[in-house]
Amino acid sequence: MQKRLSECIKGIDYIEKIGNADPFIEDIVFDSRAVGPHSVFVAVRGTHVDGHEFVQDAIADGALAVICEQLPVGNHPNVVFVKVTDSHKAMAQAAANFYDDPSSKLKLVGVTGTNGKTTIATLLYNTARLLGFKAGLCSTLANYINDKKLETTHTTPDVVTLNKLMSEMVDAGCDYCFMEVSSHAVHQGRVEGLDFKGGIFSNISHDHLDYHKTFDEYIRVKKKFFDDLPDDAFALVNADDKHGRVMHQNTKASHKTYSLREVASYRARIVEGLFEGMQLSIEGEEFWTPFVGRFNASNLIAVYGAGRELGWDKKELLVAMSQLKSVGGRFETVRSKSGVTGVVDYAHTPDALKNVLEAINNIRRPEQTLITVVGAGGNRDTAKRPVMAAEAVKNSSKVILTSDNPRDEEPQIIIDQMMEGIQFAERIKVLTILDRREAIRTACTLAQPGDIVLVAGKGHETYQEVKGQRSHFDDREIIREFFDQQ
Ligand SMILES: CC(=O)N[C@H]1[C@@H](OP(=O)(O)OP(=O)(O)OC[C@H]2O[C@@H](n3ccc(=O)[nH]c3=O)[C@H](O)[C@@H]2O)O[C@H](CO)[C@@H](O)[C@@H]1O[C@H](C)C(=O)N[C@@H](C)C(=O)N[C@H](CCC(=O)O)C(=O)O
Ligand SMILES: Nc1ncnc2c1ncn2[C@@H]1O[C@H](COP(=O)(O)OP(=O)(O)OP(=O)(O)O)[C@@H](O)[C@H]1O
Ligand SMILES: N[C@H](CCC[C@H](N)C(=O)O)C(=O)O
Ligand SMILES: [Mg+2]
Repeated sequence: MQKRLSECIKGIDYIEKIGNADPFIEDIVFDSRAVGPHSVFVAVRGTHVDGHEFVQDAIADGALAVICEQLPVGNHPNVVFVKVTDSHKAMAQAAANFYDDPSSKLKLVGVTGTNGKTTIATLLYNTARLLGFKAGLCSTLANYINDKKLETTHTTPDVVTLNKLMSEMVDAGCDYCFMEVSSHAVHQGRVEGLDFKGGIFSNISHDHLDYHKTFDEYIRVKKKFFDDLPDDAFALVNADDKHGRVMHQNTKASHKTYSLREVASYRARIVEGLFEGMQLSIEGEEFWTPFVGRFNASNLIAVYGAGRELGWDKKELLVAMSQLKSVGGRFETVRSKSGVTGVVDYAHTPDALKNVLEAINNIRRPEQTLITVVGAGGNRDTAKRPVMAAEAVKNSSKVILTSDNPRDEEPQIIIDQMMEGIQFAERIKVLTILDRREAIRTACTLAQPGDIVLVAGKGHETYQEVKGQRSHFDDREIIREFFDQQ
């Protein structure tokens, strides 16, 4: 793919342009290490370093043009410089230009919130596919272009990758794209300039305060996504979350709500909740679904509301939704031969853990013991650690604290910080086992027929990251292995 530089920078409100050449460009890159002989290099200020420090490297590697906020010293007669006030914004515009503004050719729906993004976005994509539409998905688990799966490293990729992906979706005939919008992505301009037809807000609770510093700032960043929606889009928010309506405050998009509790644009009611699933009532129609827990009823009504906003027929939508199956690593259940139930769930925030534990407690019988195996990630928000441990202890019969991607941190220190959330009198309920495999084995050994073992925090992940090294690790495989031995 090739485009003239002038076409790439069209619409960018630059301060100054130096150089009159109009070369053919083959890619837009923001990492000097990826520059090739036909690249435009965009210098962005990052969280660790300033991309402007690498302009010389980019030029040495052949960059034909540089978009930056600050011009480099020295003379570079063969390079065109475009000086802008906001490189992230300029990069978004250049990426949209380069890929022919693909988001405007798709009905693009973004899902934001602390928990539930992957579930809602994936279920919307699955519903669209069941309804016979061509659709794409950008999620934590993977990206999809119709049925083609592409591996991903981020919940929300960078703006160049996103535009590229969406142009491939357009080429594949997709009508829709559903995507997760993480708070990091909003803050770093990864969704800048995308033409959204709808935004969904699931909830906001404690997470990522290492990055956003304060809860108010975290809310402000989520809200910015809604503030930027156009007036022909819908802003569908969870009225059951106390910060839901804040998202509507300054948006031009149409205000829509969903709820399990109160009057809202879209409402659902759980008729019956069991371990095997629930009977759900939506706008007077009942159906059975294999999803467990109130939070999943909430996710399903979000899917319904978005589907209706996209103009999908009510009956057809409900039929498709009744065929939905659980998303990988989210409340995946396994039964041992002896009758122990294992639940693997991606709950890695205090609120998610509380919700999943409450979901289990609402359906378990008093004689069924609940053993929870949980850790907290290294190099991530430290403040959530004691809170997660406290939630686990409050809502379980027994807790095994263990490691969850300690990354560069000392695993024992993470566990000690979790322990601080547990009162002395409660510590009798707690074991600490650093080795996650050993922790799961112990939980499976302690469990009696009928009991429940919840392994939380890693869900679909297939690795454990210790000191920069990832080795294969899958909670689901391990729990099955020990269950088979019982
Ligand atoms: C903290 C964070 O979010 N960082 C993201 C950010 O990079 P950064 O700002 O840290 O980059 P930096 O290292 O400071 O470098 C600044 C600039 O210099 C450039 N550079 C750097 C070195 C060099 O030699 N040459 C060069 O040009 C870099 O390419 C970059 O453009 O922008 C990059 C491009 O988009 C991201 O890949 C990167 O994600 C890192 C790897 C990451 O782990 N992010 C996580 C926390 C994240 O984004 N997670 C959310 C989900 C969170 C949730 O659960 O909700 C996600 O959306 O995935
Ligand atoms: N609506 C919800 N409210 C609260 N908790 C939820 C909700 N939906 C899912 N969860 C819990 O959060 C976990 C993560 O869910 P999901 O992957 O859908 O969220 P996410 O927002 O995509 O997370 P991430 O930011 O890590 O990508 C689930 O395993 C479940 O325990
Ligand atoms: N998107 C989240 C996922 C956390 C999952 C948990 N298993 C961990 O590794 O901390 C993050 O990157 O903070
Ligand atoms: Mg996700």
